[in-house]
Amino acid sequence: MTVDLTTRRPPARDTAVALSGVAKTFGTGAGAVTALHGIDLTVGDGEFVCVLGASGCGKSTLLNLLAGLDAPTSGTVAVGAPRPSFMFQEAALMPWLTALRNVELPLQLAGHGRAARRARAEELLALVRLEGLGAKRPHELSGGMRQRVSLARALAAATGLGDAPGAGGLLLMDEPFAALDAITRDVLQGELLRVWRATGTTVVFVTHDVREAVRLAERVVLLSSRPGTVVREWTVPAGGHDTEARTALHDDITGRLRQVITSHAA
Ligand SMILES: Nc1ncnc2c1ncn2[C@@H]1O[C@H](COP(=O)(O)OP(=O)(O)OP(=O)(O)O)[C@@H](O)[C@H]1O
Repeated sequence: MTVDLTTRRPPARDTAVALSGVAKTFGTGAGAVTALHGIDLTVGDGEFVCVLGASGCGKSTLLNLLAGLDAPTSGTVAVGAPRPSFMFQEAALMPWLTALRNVELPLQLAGHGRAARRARAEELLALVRLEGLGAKRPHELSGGMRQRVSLARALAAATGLGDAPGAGGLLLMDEPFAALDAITRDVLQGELLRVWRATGTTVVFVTHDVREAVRLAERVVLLSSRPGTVVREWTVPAGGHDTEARTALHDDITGRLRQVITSHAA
């Protein structure tokens, strides 16, 4: 991957991600689309941030900039992790590989030896509660199980063998549970929180679901549409599922999101 050093540099210590004055415009002239404008956003090491917004507000564009898959038109993107990893709505597993080999793949591509990568892949499968299922191929697993494999693979990509100092890594998640049924989604949200706490990974999680954002995040960042810009941020009170404070926060964020959508539609 080619990285433009004028727009991408190491962030200050203890900061996993720092965006400053970031804008992204696709195309030129009359057909140009400004997807993001004036984005200032900092994510601390090990923090869990949800980016919330209506369809088309630039959430995926933002993740692509963080992953280094695209460069901003202006502003700076600073990402500390050497290899941020992605998790999408579809598990996108290699159908001909077993679950274990799917998790091993990023470690293999990173040049790790067979024994070490196998041990790490088994450890990560156990972390996502798929111990003993490593020999299954994707079509033999449920949708929820496939997303667990995908999570283990993303952790392998983000953290390598997990033995480097500060190897928590950066996980970029683009609506990873949106295609799952409500019960499986609820279970996997809980699992993600457990895995995040166990690994110290920094997570930037994109969603359009306020309830999901409030359940998962330590901080919620609301983006407006066209161009996407940060409207407001909220710190989520600690203390688990659906406490009074969280319910009030959910209502407040929903109100603001509605305003953003209505003003855009007007
Ligand atoms: N490669 C591209 N070329 C031209 N326009 C693009 C490109 N990628 C995104 N856009 C435009 O930029 C805007 C933001 O798109 P983006 O996919 O980032 O939004 P999103 O919030 O992730 O949407 P959704 O929730 O529907 O996935 C949209 O208007 C989209 O049409």
